[in-house]
Amino acid sequence: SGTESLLVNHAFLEVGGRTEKLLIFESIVPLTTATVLSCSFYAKVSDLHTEVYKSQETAMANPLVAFTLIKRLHSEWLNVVYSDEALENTQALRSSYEKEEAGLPKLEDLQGAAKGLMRLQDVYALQVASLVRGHFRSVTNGQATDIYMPDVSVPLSGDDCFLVGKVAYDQEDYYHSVQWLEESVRLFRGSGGEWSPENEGTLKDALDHLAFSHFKVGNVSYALSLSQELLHHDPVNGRVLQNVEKYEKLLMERPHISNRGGGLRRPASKYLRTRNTYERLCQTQGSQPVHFENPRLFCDYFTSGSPGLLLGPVKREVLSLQPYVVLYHDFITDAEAEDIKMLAQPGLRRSVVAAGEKQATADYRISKSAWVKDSAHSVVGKLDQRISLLTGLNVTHPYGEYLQVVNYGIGGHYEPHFDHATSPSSPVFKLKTGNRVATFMIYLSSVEAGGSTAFIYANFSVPVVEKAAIFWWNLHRNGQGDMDTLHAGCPVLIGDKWVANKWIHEYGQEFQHRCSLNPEE
Ligand SMILES: O=C(O)CCC(=O)C(=O)O
Ligand SMILES: [Fe+2]
Repeated sequence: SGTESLLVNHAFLEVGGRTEKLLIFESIVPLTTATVLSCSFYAKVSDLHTEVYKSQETAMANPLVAFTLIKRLHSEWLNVVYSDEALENTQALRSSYEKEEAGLPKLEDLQGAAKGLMRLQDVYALQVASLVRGHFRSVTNGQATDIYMPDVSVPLSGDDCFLVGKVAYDQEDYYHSVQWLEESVRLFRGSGGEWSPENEGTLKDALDHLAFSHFKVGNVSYALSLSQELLHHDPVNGRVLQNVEKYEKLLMERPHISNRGGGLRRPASKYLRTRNTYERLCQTQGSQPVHFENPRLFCDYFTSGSPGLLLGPVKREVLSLQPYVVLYHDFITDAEAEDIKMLAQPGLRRSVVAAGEKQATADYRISKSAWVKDSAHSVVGKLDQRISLLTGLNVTHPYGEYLQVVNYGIGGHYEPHFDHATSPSSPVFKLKTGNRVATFMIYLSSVEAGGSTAFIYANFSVPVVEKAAIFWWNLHRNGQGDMDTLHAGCPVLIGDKWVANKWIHEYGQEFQHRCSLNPEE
């Protein structure tokens, strides 16, 4: 027993000696996964030892404790660090990763997903505290409602919230960073500040970013208390020490500054003028009273007087008169919709919008899309014929564009826009068949929540109706754009939304759609 306690004491001295080194090492932290892994393992080992050390008398009296401690120090640690398996595992892990790497999400995707979550938070007025617990609870005028009940709630971790908060923080969007980092700090605190190698951030990082975010939104006293908490974990951090000094001075000089502004403000956007209407229309998912109030809106079985539709009339629902918007139910069959999605799949790319004479990606349109030509499959031509039958318009290329198939993932959206060109240099005119006189859009899928099509100035939205198609005129009969057609695809909250656009141009319709000089028509 004499040898045993000697060994143990010796070990304590050693560990005690290295603990200090560890502190220094930790403050210049993670460079590679390897250093990170060994570093965290070392922290774990030394923590265990300090615990035993503190209760040395009782612990050492227990032979089992003494034995396991010696074992841990003599062989377990060694095994973790030097075993063949450790090496093999790391190598296997690494080579599998390298094989998959090209197909894995990129940083842009991760940041995009974080922005998508914040978009859903905003548009559907979701409470961040509920969202991170896996609930989709919206709060409007102090009233909380579950807008969707998932089968299983998937809560987010402190590190998940840290990442979202950090994306906001890097964009200097402190409205969102405060809310997400608040949750991150809460969760990190709850897990005892324990850090694992797969994590991006730590409690310290979250406190650091949250403190600064609070300072930026004018909450100096909270910034101060968070910085003090951070110093507790990282007492020699010069930058934080300086900040604390700065916050204290600010509060002393101007005590009223402690919580300036009173409440967070959402960052302004280019679409501020229409934002409120847009979000209200998205939230109400097509349940506006417009249908019940206007007796001129009706449903019927529509044949357009054409023999082709006489035997199988289409269920038509007139949604709006100005602008004229109609919905055709059961326009496409399940099988046809599947075919169209399959044809589009290989060509799907991040969607673009008109940017001057060119086309470019933009945050206000997040989806993937592909052009599908009639020659790709007979089903495409069949749809063209059906569109032609219903609208009476010539949709063959170049009087109609190829079919544009669009896929929206979670948070995917298309903010308020016009389908017709609003500038003479628009790429829409490249076909040399004039502007887009009408839009025919087919809903190829259903959506579990969100994803409505909202008509902003006309003040109504249409929920996704699987297999239905929606039609509207974009231009007045005099060729001018109809401003009332400003519309949007609301963010998808739950589900996978697919639509197909057929844009029909002015030329080629001369005998089907008469002109008029009346700007009202
Ligand atoms: O997805 C929607 O509901 C609308 C799509 C749209 O407006 C477009 O693709 O131009
Ligand atoms: Fe559109």
